[in-house]
Amino acid sequence: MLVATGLTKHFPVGGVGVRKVVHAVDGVDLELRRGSVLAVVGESGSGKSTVARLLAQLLPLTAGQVLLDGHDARVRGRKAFRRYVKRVQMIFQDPFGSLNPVHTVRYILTRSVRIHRGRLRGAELEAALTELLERVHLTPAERYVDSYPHELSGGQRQRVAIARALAADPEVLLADEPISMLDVSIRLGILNLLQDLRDRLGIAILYITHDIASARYFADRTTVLYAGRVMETGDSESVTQDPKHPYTRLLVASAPDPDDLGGTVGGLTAGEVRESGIGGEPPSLIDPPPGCRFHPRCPFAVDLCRREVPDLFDVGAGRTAACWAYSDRGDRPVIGQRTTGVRADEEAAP
Ligand SMILES: Nc1ncnc2c1ncn2[C@@H]1O[C@H](COP(=O)(O)OP(=O)(O)OP(=O)(O)O)[C@@H](O)[C@H]1O
Repeated sequence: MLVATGLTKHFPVGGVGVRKVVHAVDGVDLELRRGSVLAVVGESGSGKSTVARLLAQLLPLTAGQVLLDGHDARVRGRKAFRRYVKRVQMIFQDPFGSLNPVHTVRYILTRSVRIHRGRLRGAELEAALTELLERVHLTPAERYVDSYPHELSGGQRQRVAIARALAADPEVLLADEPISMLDVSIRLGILNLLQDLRDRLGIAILYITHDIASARYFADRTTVLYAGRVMETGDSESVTQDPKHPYTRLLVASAPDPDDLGGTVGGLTAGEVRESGIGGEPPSLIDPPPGCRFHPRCPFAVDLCRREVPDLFDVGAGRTAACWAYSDRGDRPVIGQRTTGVRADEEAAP
């Protein structure tokens, strides 16, 4: 449905005479399929929101291409943007910020209905509003339609934001951390609702999250992003149960409840991964590390990783990993064979 190739965004930064760029997203390929959820997972600053904003055409690309149904999706001008937005809708993290507090649910939904479906009035408009609220399980609709955002809970507000997006009858939903600001107890309800929209309406959904455990639960496929580059892709179950890339192992190991994800991560328990010195911080994106961007944090990195950018290697079952360990190079690293982060007590051991 929506395919991105070589998605790249560099933000110019710095003052007068200082030419620097933040390499926020570099050569990312993604594919959103009809009736399917793709999770893009990564730590803060990995470029997830930038990917969503590029796909929503809220930002111009530095390089790369976005295809919607096989056609170049780049829009020029307001009309083309509006046509694109009708098909590709975005849901934001913060339902408090994305709904104007001075307007009622009726006003918010009516505006979206009129923009995307024409000037419905009277009973026809009322029926459309009721149907939208029912679709997001805000029932009976008359209890919610005249409320202001502040009269609703966070979960209810996010449902209104989803209803507003659905008023466009979109084919693609770009959901940027749609549950991270919500109470833990209501998160599942929102994910179930999105899953229901995927199944009933066949919508393609991009699910941006820093929580790899929720990607496993919710997404059909998962792409792991680190420092603006794809590290690993595959079906969510395998990526989370049997991560191939050392970075994905770190993410899984630091998930709130790694035991839910299978107990061990590539043969290491969560505690062992944490102790192995794999922690640390993401790199500067103004001056990103050469070679694999993860190499400064990777306990298995060798010279090759510091020098050359790895391709996304095929690791079987429709999965890929951007790690030299999966290449046939003679100087490749070996996962499990630590080259850094060896603890002093181990060195002292006989
Ligand atoms: N307008 C901008 N100008 C300069 N740098 C930017 C801009 N927008 C984002 N960045 C930088 O690009 C990088 C990626 O940011 P992005 O918001 O996409 O990451 P993220 O993974 O969504 O993080 P978070 O989960 O914290 O939102 C960060 O280093 C960020 O500081």
